[in-house]
Amino acid sequence: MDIEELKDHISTYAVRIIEERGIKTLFPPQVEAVKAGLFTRKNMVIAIPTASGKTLLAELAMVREIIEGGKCLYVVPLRALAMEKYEEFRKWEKIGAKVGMSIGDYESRDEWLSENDIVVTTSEKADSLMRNRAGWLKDVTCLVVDEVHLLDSAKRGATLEILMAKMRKVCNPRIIALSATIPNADEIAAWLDAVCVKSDWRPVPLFEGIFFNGRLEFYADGVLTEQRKIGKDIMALVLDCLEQGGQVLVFDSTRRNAESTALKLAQRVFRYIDSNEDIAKAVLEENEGEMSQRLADCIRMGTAFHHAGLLNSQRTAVEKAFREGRVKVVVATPTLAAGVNLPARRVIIKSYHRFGGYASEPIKTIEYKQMVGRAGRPGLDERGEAVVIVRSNRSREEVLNRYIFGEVERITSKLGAENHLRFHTLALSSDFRSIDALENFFESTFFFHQNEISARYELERILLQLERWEMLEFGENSISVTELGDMVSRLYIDPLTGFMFYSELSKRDEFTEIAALHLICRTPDMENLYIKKSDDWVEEEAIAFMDELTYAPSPYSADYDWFLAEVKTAMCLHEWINESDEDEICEKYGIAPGDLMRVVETAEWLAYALSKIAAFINHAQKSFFSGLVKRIKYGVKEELLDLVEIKGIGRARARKLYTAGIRNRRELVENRQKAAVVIGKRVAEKAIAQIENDLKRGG
Ligand SMILES: Nc1ncnc2c1ncn2[C@@H]1O[C@H](COP(=O)(O)OP(=O)(O)OP(=O)(O)O)[C@@H](O)[C@H]1O
Repeated sequence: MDIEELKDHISTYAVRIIEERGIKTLFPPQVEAVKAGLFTRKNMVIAIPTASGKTLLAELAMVREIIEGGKCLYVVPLRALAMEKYEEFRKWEKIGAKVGMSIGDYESRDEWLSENDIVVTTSEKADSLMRNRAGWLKDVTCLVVDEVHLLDSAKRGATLEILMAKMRKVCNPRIIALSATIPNADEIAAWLDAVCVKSDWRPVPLFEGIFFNGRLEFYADGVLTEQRKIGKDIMALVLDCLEQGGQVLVFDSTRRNAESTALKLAQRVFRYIDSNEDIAKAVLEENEGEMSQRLADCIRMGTAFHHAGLLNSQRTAVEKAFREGRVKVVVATPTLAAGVNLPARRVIIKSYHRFGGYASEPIKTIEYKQMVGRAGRPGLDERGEAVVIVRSNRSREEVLNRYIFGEVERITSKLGAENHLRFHTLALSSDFRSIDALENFFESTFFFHQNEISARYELERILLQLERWEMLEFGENSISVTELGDMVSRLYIDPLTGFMFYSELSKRDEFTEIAALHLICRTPDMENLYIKKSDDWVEEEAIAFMDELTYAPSPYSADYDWFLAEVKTAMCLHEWINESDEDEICEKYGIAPGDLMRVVETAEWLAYALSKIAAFINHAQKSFFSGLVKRIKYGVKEELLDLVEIKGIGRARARKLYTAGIRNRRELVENRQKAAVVIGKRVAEKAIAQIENDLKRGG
């Protein structure tokens, strides 16, 4: 089907914009979707493979919606993806569509988005917008859910599910749900009263293979198509592809392995690149610690590793260099496979096992499919190749049966877990003010659709717990949310976190820094650092402040290791807010810069919630808690707060200024020359201009 044929649905202008991208005809699954009712008001579930053109289908449906005067909400799982899609959709501004994005903090309503025709957001942010009663959400007429198979995700699936169910109650939009190929797409479609479009078609044919004992074998459509000997190890597999002008994406099981594989491959890959010195310099800009040095070394020789320990700027630099062909091989950990769109001619799965909490276990088939789905760049490669490396005949059989010929797992609802239920029940109680109405709502969820059980028993238990925590009150047949409950819900924290903050603050007037940080680390919303075998020092150092903490179990209790992980994280944050050097913190705690940033971001959000609850109960130290939020954000002692909030003055420069006797904004303006000597002329001038500007605006 020619794109031209779509002009009656989306206008000639819109057709031109698509053609400008070099798209002339629709891919077969896209034709199917159009025929199945893409331009009608039908709800649709579209389950087709990676890179087969789902985004274009969503865009076509959204453009049609806008022409009809509607408003679209496009929901993605990750912030990074939201930014990617936002940039992609801005091309529609050429036909007058207003495109916006909402990914900021969880308490704001982003009312300025009411004018926008397309708003890109994450499921968590959309859910929090609902809780904060953002008025413009009622105007949404089309909801696009990208990666709807993530309903199955233990961490985020429940929020996505509640969002979809709630949107249907609030504004009943048309729903377009985009999914990877899954066996029960029909079940999701039945839940949504939607038509289902399914296809296995791929724009670039996929050859799935196994590498065992130096022999490479490929299968396509279930048939063995090729076998050859190519050498002993992963190096041979990589060079085999580079020789033919391709690029390689390797998945390794752990960060450490990913790094060492990238370093090892670099020894031969360097022959295939020109100088990458500028990229190496860019990844060292924000951080020069050991991990960053290793990354820069790899990049100079044409490889890179990609895992959650990298800073965001480093990850972006690696992705860009790979897309531009300047880095030939990227070695990534499997957790990132879902989020990053980095196609390569050959995908190599070095190990299909991953540590699953207790032991090493095989990855799920859907994860395998997501990884191999990255093989083959549309328009650049004639075929995509995915190879799993195995070390025994048994593993070879397992890969064949489980992955190459195996079927992806069914998607199941994750709403039944207690923490998800209490988190969402509190928020829902203010919308549906009786148990009957709440129960009725839960009956419209995918959880209920799949399980067909009465939600009542679970629901009543959760409601009573929330009543005990003083977040809900019951009347004859009604539920009302208390002021505390409402605040906790809007702060977007687990009610258990809210209860812990509220009860500990009510019990005592004095918190030291470490006690407050440990309280934050005790909550279920915090992701603590791991305790390793070599971490005996944590316990030894903690003895000095154990008495200050709000809780300390006996060393013989089952919770003790968990407690030590909380203490370790609190100590790490304590060093951060007392200005220890970032690289030294990373080394001491055995973490990468990206981990430190994640701990800091989560702690800042929780400290903010803590400060709000402290203000709510008029706690004696309420200003200490609000200062703590900023100290965590910037990683400084109290005395630097005035300086560090100036753009371009990080923690290191602020400390230099302070040591030189410049202790605040006023003193900075009064000591221009001295400041220029201490932090450099350009930075000082910029900072002073900013302060003067702020003063002018303020006055
Ligand atoms: N009909 C078409 N003709 C040519 N190229 C197309 C067509 N439809 C989409 N593409 C291009 O194919 C590439 C992959 O498409 P897209 O990103 O929409 O896939 P997707 O199914 O959304 O992938 P993912 O599963 O990663 O989200 C994009 O570069 C897109 O511009």
